[in-house]
Formats: sequence, structure tokens, C-alpha cells
Amino acid sequence: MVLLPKPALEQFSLMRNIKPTTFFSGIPLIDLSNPDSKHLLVKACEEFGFFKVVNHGVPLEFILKLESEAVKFFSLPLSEKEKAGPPNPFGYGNKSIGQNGDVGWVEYLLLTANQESISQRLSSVFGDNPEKFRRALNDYISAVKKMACEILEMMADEIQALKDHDMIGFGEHTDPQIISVLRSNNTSGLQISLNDGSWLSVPPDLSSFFINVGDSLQVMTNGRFKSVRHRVLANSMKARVSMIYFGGPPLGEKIAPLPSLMRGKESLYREFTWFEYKRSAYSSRLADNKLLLFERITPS
Ligand SMILES: C=C1C[C@]23C[C@@]1(O)CC[C@H]2[C@@]12CC[C@H](O)[C@@](C)(C(=O)O1)[C@H]2[C@@H]3C(=O)O
Ligand SMILES: O=C(O)CCC(=O)C(=O)O
Ligand SMILES: [Fe+2]
Repeated sequence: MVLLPKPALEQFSLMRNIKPTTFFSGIPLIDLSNPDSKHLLVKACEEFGFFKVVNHGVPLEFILKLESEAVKFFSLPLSEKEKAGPPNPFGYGNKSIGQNGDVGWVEYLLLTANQESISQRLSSVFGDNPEKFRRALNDYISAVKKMACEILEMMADEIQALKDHDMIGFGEHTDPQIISVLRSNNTSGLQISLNDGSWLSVPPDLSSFFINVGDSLQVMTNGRFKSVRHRVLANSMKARVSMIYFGGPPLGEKIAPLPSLMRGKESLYREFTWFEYKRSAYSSRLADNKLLLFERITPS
């Protein structure tokens, strides 16, 4: 805990060279309640190494309780506070920072999170109820630690999605069927390919379904709907569990553009059965364009 007291009047003569504060309005704002903020969070880390979080889940009550305990401590007479010093490794420090001559207009209390009860030195300062302070500290630390872990997980998920070497879980492909209905747990990894060849990470959402247009639907719409090229990157932190319903045609069915969609237009595909498609697709590699074989070569 750090207190930067208001400088005493005589200190203002030393402040001549300090420019007035201009607030920067572009500090990245991350809403922790929104899973989509992962991308912004990583961008903020890359651009600034700094961001502000809202909807962080740390109860205001815990923040205010510890702040009021801290203010109570720093308001004690100096002789009292010094009983809790020096700050090596934990305790009260005043003006001098570290052991190597650094000084500042600052008072601070260095505490460890890993102690059941507060130290003997601090107990004497906190008078009749030192455990009230420790409780406030523990409540605050547990909530802040939980938030820090969530932020780290978001970073890890996103970083995982950024490095794709050696991390492919399910390689790039289009689904053969008409429609795929995908439901996954809360683990990231799914990416879809955009027209410019870049990959877009799909934020996981365990309460929604994702729908893929498959190769068969691309043919049925004569190329108007595009089967989406997608892949899944492995996540070393958490297993991804997906349940996918592949809606496909019966084996003997002819796959061809729907006449109602043609309106005199040329078919981009020659006629084929689902069986033919499967036979060829199942002897091809995952990333291959499985419709290539069935495309009509338009004379140029
Ligand atoms: C390499 C292959 C795996 C796959 C059959 C294929 O020869 C080409 C299509 C692949 C795919 C992709 C979507 C589905 O995951 C899948 C079950 C399907 O219908 O087509 C797989 C096939 C598979 O894993 O067997
Ligand atoms: O694991 C996933 O979420 C998607 C896997 C997939 O694309 C597939 O099996 O076709
Ligand atoms: Fe797929």
C-alpha cells in the first residue's frame, strides 16, 4: 500500500519544472464481463502494456474497507508507524525507497499476501483489532487475485490463438455437408478464414451454436453461399469439447444447384452424387478443395 501525501508547502518550490497534467483519453478500456475483450486486451498489451479494466468483479466493499484501513494506518503519528518499519522485506517505509539511496515524497506499507495473521510489528500498530486489518487485506487480495487470474487466462487464450505454429488441433478445411451446427465449451481455438486469407478467431460462447455452410450448400446455391474454411488451434491451457451436428444429404442424392436459384444462369458445377463426393473427399487431404473435381471448366 502506498500513500503519496500532499506535498508540504515548502516542497512546491522544488516543483517548478513539473508541467501541468494533461490526461490521455486513449487509454484502452477492457470490459472483463465481455469475452470479446480478449482481442482488445492483447492489443492493449502489445501497444501500451497498460489498460484499464471495468466490470472486474472485485466488490467495491472490499476496496473501500481496505482503503479505509490504510488511511487509518497512514494517519497515525509517525512514531507509531515507524514501529512497523523498516520495510525489509515487509513493513512501513517513509521517503526512502529500497536500500540504494532512492527517495520520494512517499509513505508505504509493504505486506505479504501469504500470511495468516499480521506480523508482531504490525499488530502493535493496529492496536486492539489487528485482525480486522488482516481480514480486509485477505478479502481484497483474494478478489484481486481472482481477477488477475481471469486476465491471465484471457491473455493465454488469445496468445495461444496468435501463435499457430505446431499448435494446429484440427487443420484447415471446409465441411462437406450442407450445414454443420457446432456447440463447444468455453475454450477458444476455432478460427475462420476470410477472403483475404487472414484468420479470424471466434470467441468461444458455450451458450450459443455456430453454423457452418458446407460444400454441399455451396453447390446447391451455385456458389452464392460459400462453405467456410475453418480450423481449430490447440489450446494448451484447456481442452476444447465440441459437439457438431453435420447435416448432409442421403448417399444416393444428386448434388446440384437448386433450379429455383439458377434463373437461366450457368451451373458452376457438374452433377454428382453425395456418394461420389464422399468417395473423392475421403481420399483427399483435409485442406484440399474437395469441390475442385466437380467444378465446371468454363471455356474462355
Ligand atoms: C481428411 C479427412 C477427414 C474428413 C474426411 C477427409 O478425408 C476430408 C473431410 C474431413 C471432414 C471435415 C469435417 C468433419 O470433421 C468430417 C467428419 C467430415 O465429414 O469431413 C471430417 C472427415 C473425418 O474426420 O473423417
Ligand atoms: O473442434 C471444433 O470445434 C470444430 C471441429 C471441426 O471443424 C470439424 O470437426 O469439422
Ligand atoms: Fe469442420
